[in-house]
Amino acid sequence: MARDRDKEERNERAKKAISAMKVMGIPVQKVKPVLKNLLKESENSWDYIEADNYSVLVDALFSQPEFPDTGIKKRDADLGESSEPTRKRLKLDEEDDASPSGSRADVLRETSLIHPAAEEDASPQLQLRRRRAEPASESVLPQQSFIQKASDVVQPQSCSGDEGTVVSPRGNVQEMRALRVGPQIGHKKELASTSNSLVKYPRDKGLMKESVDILVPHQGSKVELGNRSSVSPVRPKDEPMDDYEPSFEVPIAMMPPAEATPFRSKDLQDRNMHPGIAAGNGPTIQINVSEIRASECAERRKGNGVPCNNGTDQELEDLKDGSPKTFEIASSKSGVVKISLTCRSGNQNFVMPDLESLFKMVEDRCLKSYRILQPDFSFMNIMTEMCQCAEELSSKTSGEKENIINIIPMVDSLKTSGMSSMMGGIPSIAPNGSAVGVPHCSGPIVLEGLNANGTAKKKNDSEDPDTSNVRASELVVLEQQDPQCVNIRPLHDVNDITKGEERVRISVVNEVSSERLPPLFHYIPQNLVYQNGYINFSLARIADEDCCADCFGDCLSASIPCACARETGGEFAYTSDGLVKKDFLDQCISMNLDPGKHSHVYCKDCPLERSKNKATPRPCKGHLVRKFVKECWSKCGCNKQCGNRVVQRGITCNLQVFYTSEGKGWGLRTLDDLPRGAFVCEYVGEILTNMELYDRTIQTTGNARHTYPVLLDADWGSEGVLKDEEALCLDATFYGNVGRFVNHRCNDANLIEIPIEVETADRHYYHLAFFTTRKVEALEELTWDYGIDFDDHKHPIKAFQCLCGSRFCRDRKRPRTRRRSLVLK
Ligand SMILES: C[S@@+](CC[C@H](N)C(=O)[O-])C[C@H]1O[C@@H](n2cnc3c(N)ncnc32)[C@H](O)[C@@H]1O
Repeated sequence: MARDRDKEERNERAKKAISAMKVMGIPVQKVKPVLKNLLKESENSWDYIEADNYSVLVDALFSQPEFPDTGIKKRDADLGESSEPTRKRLKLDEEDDASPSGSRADVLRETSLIHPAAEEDASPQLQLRRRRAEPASESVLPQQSFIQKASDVVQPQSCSGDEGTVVSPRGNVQEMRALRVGPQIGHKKELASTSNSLVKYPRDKGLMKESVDILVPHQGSKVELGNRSSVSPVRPKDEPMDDYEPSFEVPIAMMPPAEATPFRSKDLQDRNMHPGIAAGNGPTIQINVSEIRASECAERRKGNGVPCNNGTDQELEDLKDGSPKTFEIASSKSGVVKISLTCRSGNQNFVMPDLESLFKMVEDRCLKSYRILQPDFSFMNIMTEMCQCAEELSSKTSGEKENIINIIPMVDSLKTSGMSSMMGGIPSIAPNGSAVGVPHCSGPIVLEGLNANGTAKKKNDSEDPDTSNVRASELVVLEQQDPQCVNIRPLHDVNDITKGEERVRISVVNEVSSERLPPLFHYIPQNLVYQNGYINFSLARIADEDCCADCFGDCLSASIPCACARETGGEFAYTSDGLVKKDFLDQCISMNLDPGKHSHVYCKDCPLERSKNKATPRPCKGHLVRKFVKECWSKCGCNKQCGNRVVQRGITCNLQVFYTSEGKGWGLRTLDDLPRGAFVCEYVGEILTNMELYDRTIQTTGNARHTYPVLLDADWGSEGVLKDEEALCLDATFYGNVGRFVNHRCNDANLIEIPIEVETADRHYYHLAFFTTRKVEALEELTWDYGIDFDDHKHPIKAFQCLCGSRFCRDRKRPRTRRRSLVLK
């Protein structure tokens, strides 16, 4: 019995030693004989072998002929030198501005646009550029100072699981830049990059591999990033050696990646699953191997349909077990998490870009491809979230269970994982319009290699016998919390979908179906510039004749209308009750119903036509000269309660988002009786340029329910040639206000959109405000005529089948009666 126990213990220790070496990239077959030898020499002194994280073993391995001395640091040296960067600081260079990336398609099809009234103005909020357009380091990363506790530093060995990806330095090396992030405890230190911080990678059989190591502290869940650039390394101050205590843990567990089971996002969406959970076969996680070859991704971006998320590259010669690993996380008990990312490129001349550019590019891709729209989105936020998740999970998980997890992410997993909610909570919109990808909390999650009860599966005969023992012991059962579930956040507040952004609460109800909440979007009460749209709100641009600096109190009560009424023919558009005056409203309605009867302007070079066909744009079809309202604003002397400040005061009536019974999805209704001409809400969204809209449109698939972008074409015709950044539209799909719930009704809608200037009289940009076209009773649905031409079958976004119920509905198999026969109730 005792002998059995001894043997068992020996085996266990051997497995651990092998695992530890494997983490360093030393294959098991190289470890075994050396280990055996050492045991023999030391008379089975395991303590001796295990001391100092197997330093004796590492030394012995590196003394082998297969590890010629090419400047390789041995283990001891590693601790002293390779690990040095972890105790030093990288001084961050200034980050570059994000450069707008990606190719622009030449063609923008106008048909996706709703043409509302026109005029421009601008609010200060509009100048808030998205986080991505700003230097990434500014707000997120306190790169100049690095806080680190030496004892929490993970040793610098890169944890490549690839047997061929030996992290220990060998000849013919490629430099690896290391990001060092220290935990927020202990000493404040700077982190510097020196040549010592560069861990060497081998060039291997024509395939270059480079790794980026990121030490992510989750003490305080704060990520601090070391040098994101390999340029201008700053020599670090040396830390006292006694301050350094290697804390890299011997892996207790390691999850081998599953066979590649490529899921495509569509499959996942169809199944309403997140990647990694296999469909139909019980709760088995298929950790998808995601070998992404740069060339494949490039192809994919070119649009040839090659998904870059399933590129399991079985041809990689160095992948002995057919389970390439690209992304690994190792943690120490002291709370340091180390992430190692291995890239493979078929490009012989591959050179690792500087991390700053890399992160920027990843951010840009995420923002574009996954529609991450959180203004402060940054790649480092993902890392921070990772830290927080690790911390949360760690407190719930037995510390003994897992020290190393190999994670093989799929690119698309960002879309549907809890991570996506962190990154902006962008839902995937299924063809039926419902939000998918909301993380599920499933039952017990069993990793591949385990049976449902958590015992190890019988191994496949074909598996590498050398690693079989290790593998069986490495498998780990995750506890019931799916990491994805940790990130679940409520999509909307049913009591107030505005989340307090408006003066009134706007509740959400569904008395019709089981769909409890509308698909996720970000509630914003004011338009925000997406990226390139040019909005200039400077006070200097408001001319004296465009404001009423001398006014006081309520402009409407003055005997002579002030300068702000000039735009509306010397009379204010609003009554003292805050309603749009009858004549003005009638004219606006008439323009919508019968645009042909009203004036148009014609561009010399129409942005719409240009975007449809850049090479040979067709002549401008003309733009309606819209009527618009100019409200008083900051440069005016009146007060906020001035009668000429209606829209800027925001929503005041009681509204409700509700589920329509006619099949139109969610809609907006009033809970109050509303008089004719009452302001209801603005149509708020992201301000996009035409080209940006096109980029989005081509990503829109199928006939998904979406909000229609609204074209702001106020002054195009009078401007001659307009730059793309001046031809703007609003898209409320991802960021918007309640206006995005207003459904369409042909011709006799009870709302009309009126362009409102607030911040500026420059008409490329303006607010689009909904006013009632007639008296509306409480609980009536609020509708708006999108102006869709249902006969336009070439529209890139297939028009929905109109269920407006109007007797003037244009979506009928009959001759067009577009906007001709309106009879307002
Ligand atoms: C701006 S959104 C309105 C809110 C949307 N109903 C929702 O559930 O989020 C526009 C989408 O609503 C639906 N919709 C709006 N008006 C409709 C109508 N008259 N008939 C059918 N569907 C309509 C269409 O799917 C359209 O793409």
